[in-house]
Amino acid sequence: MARRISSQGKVTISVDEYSSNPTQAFTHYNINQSRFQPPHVHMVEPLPYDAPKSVGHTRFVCVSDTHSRTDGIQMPFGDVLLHTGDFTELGLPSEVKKFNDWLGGLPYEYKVVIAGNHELTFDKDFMAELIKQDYYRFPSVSKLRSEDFDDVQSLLTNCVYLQDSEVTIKGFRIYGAPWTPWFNGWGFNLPRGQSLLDKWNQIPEDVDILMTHGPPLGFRDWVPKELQRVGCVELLNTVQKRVRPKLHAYGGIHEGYGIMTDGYTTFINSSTCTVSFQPTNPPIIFDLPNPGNS
Ligand SMILES: Nc1nc2c(ncn2[C@@H]2O[C@H](COP(=O)(O)O)[C@@H](O)[C@H]2O)c(=O)[nH]1
Ligand SMILES: [Mn+2]
Ligand SMILES: [Mn+2]
Repeated sequence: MARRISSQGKVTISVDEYSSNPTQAFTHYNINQSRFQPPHVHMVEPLPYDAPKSVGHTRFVCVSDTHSRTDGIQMPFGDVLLHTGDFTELGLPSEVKKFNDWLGGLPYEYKVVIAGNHELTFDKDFMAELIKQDYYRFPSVSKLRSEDFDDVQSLLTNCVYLQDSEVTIKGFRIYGAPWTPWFNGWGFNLPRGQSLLDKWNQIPEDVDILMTHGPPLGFRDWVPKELQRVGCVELLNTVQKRVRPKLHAYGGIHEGYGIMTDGYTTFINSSTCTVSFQPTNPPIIFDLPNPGNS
């Protein structure tokens, strides 16, 4: 049982019995609960860019995984930009500056950004380990002096940067976290199970919008070349059973670009880059009614 309700009515998520094998988890929950198919789950067509925005709504523009390839991206009208990580290849300060300049030229009232596994310099523990190693997997990153990247976040002057933290914008509580299940030893990688659940447990109950780098299990997390589901089971249980945001925005699995809903939360994988790192998937827009309809 992945969910428990305490005497104070608080929901506690525990590690799922299928946590370490998301493909098996998907099959099990689909066969036994139809959890990932209609009527519980539906695909959603993206809103056309020329759709009028209703009065009392905020338009969010979701992008992800731009990987230092922002030059040709056509950005639509909107109020708040959400970028869910992998804005660089390696987190080099030069790349972060270029990304920040791009953000500076965009017309949105607010821009909110989280890191992904490619933002190596943003992960202090990763960098501490990398520096200790006597072989260099990422030569251009290993060459950096610590004073070049210690304060790399401060290069992001044109956005709000979230890392296990939240911001309230236009009345929406937005929480962001960069962690993804361990895969090839990149930044912000953690083992599936309790380590990731500890991070998800930091997400407050009342957030309206959750930004993570990677997907939850079953929602745009399919990797065709490996015939595998790779989304995080604990993230799914946290989103559906405890936090229940109106919007869960992420990227991470480039092949999973698209939108789904479980009837309450809309799940948007807005990976701009395709699996071959071509920045051709368009930004996805999404309108939400303003909290309290303010
Ligand atoms: N089997 C898995 N494949 C993964 C995972 N995370 C990412 N990927 C694959 O790599 C690309 C690019 O990801 P990036 O982080 O390097 O930009 C992604 O689209 C997948 O094909 C994973 O956890 N398992
Ligand atoms: Mn990516
Ligand atoms: Mn990634």
